This record gives sequence, structure tokens and C-alpha cells, in this order.
Amino acid sequence: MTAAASASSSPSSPSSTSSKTDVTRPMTQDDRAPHGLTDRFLAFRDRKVSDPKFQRWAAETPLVRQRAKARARDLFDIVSGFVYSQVLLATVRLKLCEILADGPISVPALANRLAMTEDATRRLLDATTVLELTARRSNDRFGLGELGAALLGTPGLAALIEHHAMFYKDLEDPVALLRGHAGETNLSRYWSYARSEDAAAESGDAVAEYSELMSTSQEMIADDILAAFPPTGVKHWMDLGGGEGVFGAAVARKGPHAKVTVFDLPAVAERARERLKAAGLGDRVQAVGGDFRSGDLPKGVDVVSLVRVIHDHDDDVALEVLRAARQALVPGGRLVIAEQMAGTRGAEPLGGAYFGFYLLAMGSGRPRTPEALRWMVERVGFRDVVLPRTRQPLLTRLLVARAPDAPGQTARS
Ligand SMILES: C[S@@+](CC[C@H](N)C(=O)[O-])C[C@H]1O[C@@H](n2cnc3c(N)ncnc32)[C@H](O)[C@@H]1O
Repeated sequence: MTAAASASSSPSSPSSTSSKTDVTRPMTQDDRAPHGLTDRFLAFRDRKVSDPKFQRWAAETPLVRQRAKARARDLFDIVSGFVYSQVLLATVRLKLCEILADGPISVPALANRLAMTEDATRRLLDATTVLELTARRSNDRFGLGELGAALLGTPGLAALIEHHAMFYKDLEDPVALLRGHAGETNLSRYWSYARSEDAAAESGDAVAEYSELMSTSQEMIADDILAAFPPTGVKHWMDLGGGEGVFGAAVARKGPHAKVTVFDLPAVAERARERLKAAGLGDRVQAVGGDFRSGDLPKGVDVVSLVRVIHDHDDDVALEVLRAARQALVPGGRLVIAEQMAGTRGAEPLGGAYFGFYLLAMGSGRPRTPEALRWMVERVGFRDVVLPRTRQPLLTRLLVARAPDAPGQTARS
């Protein structure tokens, strides 16, 4: 787990992130003093590594040389990461992967397709090739690289990359963003419910873009979630914050005997109704409009899912939603939280850095570790928390918990 991830999602103080930091608190001696041997060793290490003389020595000395090189590469990857993202954006905008999917192409022919000089096309291909989006083929032609092929085969990813254009603008002054001085951001306007006083009153126009983006990318994860938690034997499944119903439709297809309710803001539920009707599922999946914070949800369901919902909200709101979910469930019913989680092994920067800053720019929510989520669901009375494995934990992880067997029962038995 990265330090950022653990600091942003400590289960022992989940409410700390929703309160404003006290910037006026004076520093005490304890804030800086080393605690124990590990701290002292790390302070020594930091002094050494930040010393240019030591760096020169490490770069020339067998045994430590390899590590020094790898760390230098890691650092320069962070330094240049924003350029890699822009190369990716150009790739998406130019539909480069789609062009190469038809087979390798020569530089002059590609330059012609892209309306660029051959020189510019080569420069683009040099960049995309080292990033493995494209690959050199015979006779000075270029084809798809392994990552380019993966990008093509991941529904919704290109739309997400294009969507990032507004996020780049919000990140122009990251310090202002952190200090809360950035004003209204692009992402807070885009996710209209994030800062809305009355989310249920959001118009169709306000929800259209994000609902569409969510639907396109939902296909990436619905299968994974339902493979890890199939709707076998479920009588009534409610997907809270279920968007246009793509996940609800997947539940209905996988669990032909389950009644499915998709609950979302009225303007989104309207879109869900249309989409479900077009998919021929209008009578199997019901779309209900409302505000899940009001607690006024359909009752008596045996599963409530919250897919990519809890991380959108600060702790106070997230707890309200979890309470509402609990009240909607039958005794012993199951809560399913599916989202990217902080501290996921192998994907630490995604939760800690990418998602942490995305939600900061959006104006609410934070990525949480499974431990932080467990703390929250247990706090509102759920029990028997398990974390079923998903195929791609990088994209989504699951937490499943059980509602108490008797209404009002809260303690673990
Ligand atoms: C990040 S999207 C996830 C959508 C969907 N679950 C998915 O994974 O594609 C969050 C959803 O929560 C809905 N939402 C936000 N605030 C809500 C509220 N107060 N009541 C009901 N739904 C809400 C949004 O309209 C949006 O569809």
C-alpha cells in the first residue's frame, strides 16, 4: 500500500477526510521527531539518497548499480508521465489503433490518413512505439502494439481517455486544488450530483454525459462482478446508483429468476427506462427515480449493490447511503460494494494517486481501502464481511456483507 493510499483511507479515522484540515495548527516537536529505529534508518537512507555524491557512487558501484538505475527510471517515468498521457490522447483522437487494426501501414500512407507530415507521423509513431501502443513491423511499416490492441479491446477506455481532457485542466494548479482554492472545477460541473444541494432535481442535460460515460465503461466490470458474486437464488436485486441500468441488465441476464430494480436520480432513471426498454428488458428490470440519501428506497430486497458509488461520497454521505441500503434489505440480505479500492496490490498508484486526485477535482469522495469500507459497513450494522476475488482487481474489487438477521440487530454475533 502506498503511503498516500494508507493515509487517505485509514479505517481508524474515516471521518477525518471529510473535515477540513486545520491549517493553523502550529507544528509540535512530535510532528518531526523520529520514532524508533526504523524512522532513524529511513532518515539516514533519505540523507544518503538525496546526496548527489552518493548517487554518483551508486550509479558506478556493482550490486547497487541496478537498483539505482531502476529507481532513476521510476522517477523519470513520473516526471514524464503527463507526456505519455498526451501521446495516448492523440492516439485516441486520431483513432490510430482503429487504423492499425486493419493491418500494418507504411508511414507515408499513415501520414496521409492522419493529415500530418511524414515527420510528425514518425514522431508520433516513435512515441507510441516505445509506449507499446504501436509496434514496428516489416518494411518500415507499423502495426498495433500489445497495449494498443488491449486499448481497442477494452470497452469505454477510449471514452475515458477523451474525458480526461477536462481533468488535465483541473490539474493545472494542483496546489490550488489541494488547498481548495481552485474554484469550480470541470469535474465538479461534469458530475453534477457531486456538489449539488438537491441532486434529485438535476436535469436530463446535467446527467446525460456522465451517464453515457458510465454505461460505456460498465461493460468492463459487470461480468467481473457477477462472476465473483452471481445472482443465483436471488429473488430481488436492487442496484443503487445504477445509472442507465447496464449493470442491472447484466444481473437480469445472468439471473433470469431475479427481479431487478435500478435506483438512480430521476433524470438518470428516465434514461435507464429507455435503455432497458430498447434492450427488451423493460418488464424484467424496473428503473426507479429518487435520492438514495433520503432513505426512501424500495424495501424488502435481498441484494443491494453499489457499483462505483461509495467512493464518490465523503464519509457522512457514504454512511447515509449504507444505512439506506441496510433498511432496504430483508434480514440476512446481502450488500455488495464494487469499486476500485485503495491499496490494491499492483495498482497502488491508481487508487492512491489517480483516483485520489480525480475525486479531489470532482469535489467529493475518496478511494477507500477494503479495511476502511469494512469499518464503515460494520458501523451501520452489516456483518460477515467478505472480499470475493474479482478477475481484474485493478478495475474493480468487491466487498460483500450481510444485513443482521433481525431488524434492529447491530452487534456481531
Ligand atoms: C459513478 S456513477 C456509477 C453508475 C453505475 N453504478 C456504474 O457503475 O456505471 C454514480 C451514480 O450514482 C448516482 N447518484 C449520485 N447521487 C445520487 C443520489 N443522491 N441518489 C441516487 N443516485 C445518485 C449518479 O446519478 C450515478 O448514476
